Amino acid sequence: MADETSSPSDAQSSAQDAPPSTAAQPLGEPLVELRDVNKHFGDLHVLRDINLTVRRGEVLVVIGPSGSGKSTLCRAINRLETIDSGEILVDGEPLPQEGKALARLRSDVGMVFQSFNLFAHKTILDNVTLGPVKVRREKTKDAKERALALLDRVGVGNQAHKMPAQLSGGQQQRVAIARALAMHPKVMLFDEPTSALDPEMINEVLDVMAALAKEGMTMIVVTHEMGFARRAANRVVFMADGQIVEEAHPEEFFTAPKSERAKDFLSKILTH
Ligand SMILES: Nc1ncnc2c1ncn2[C@@H]1O[C@H](COP(=O)(O)OP(=O)(O)OP(=O)(O)O)[C@@H](O)[C@H]1O
Repeated sequence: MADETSSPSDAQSSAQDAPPSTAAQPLGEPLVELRDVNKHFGDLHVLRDINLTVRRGEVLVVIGPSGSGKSTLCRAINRLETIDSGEILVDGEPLPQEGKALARLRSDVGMVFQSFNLFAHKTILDNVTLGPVKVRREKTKDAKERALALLDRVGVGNQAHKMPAQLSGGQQQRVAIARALAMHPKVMLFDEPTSALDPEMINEVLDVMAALAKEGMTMIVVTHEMGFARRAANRVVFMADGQIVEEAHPEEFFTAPKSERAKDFLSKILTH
């Protein structure tokens, strides 16, 4: 399906080559809200007074130099990291601390990591059905049907009975996306989902993500793929040293960045 709905892309192309953003409009009410969020790792202040609201249907791309706190921001929204102060709300509710409420949050906030994180000893189909059956208490038959439909949707329906190691990195990452979608998430977090992939597999994953964006999925995407940001994002957030330095529509950000930090960052990555 991704192949039918998304425009062709070239992940290696610079942002200037990409068509303008096609993300769904208009945006809904706030779905993820961060208020004055701070986080330290020892003496390192990794998130500094972060204030950010992501609306339903919005595709937010987070970019910035290595170590600027992008992953930590993403992980804090899924409560894979705790925060020291401030508040994070998902759909109006503060993040739960533990137990069933935390499991429910993790279904509401789907996460796709750089390293796929599939269960190595389970088939592709089991990888996608396990969460819905164990956490959401869906009937196995229903969960399997939906899993097969999702695997089809990300272009790996014919791989359902294989083991993860039999699939390419790009295929495994698409399975990871299907697995997160199987939990009926309200928002999807992507933490550098293509960074571990061979170059020829990057586009197949970005195309699935762009198709999701077009369908109106709320997404927060940490990525170095500027072409994706340009074509799929409603908004780009640029982070440096744990702070949001600049945020803008991708068109504006890539053509006329305001801060020196962003100009410097873009000049380095867009010339590669
Ligand atoms: N668990 C941890 N313990 C200690 N320091 C950490 C931990 N996780 C991250 N850091 C440090 O926090 C800072 C921010 O890391 P983070 O991974 O959020 O940055 P990033 O912007 O995602 O970087 P990259 O683009 O390289 O992935 C870095 O200096 C990192 O070394």
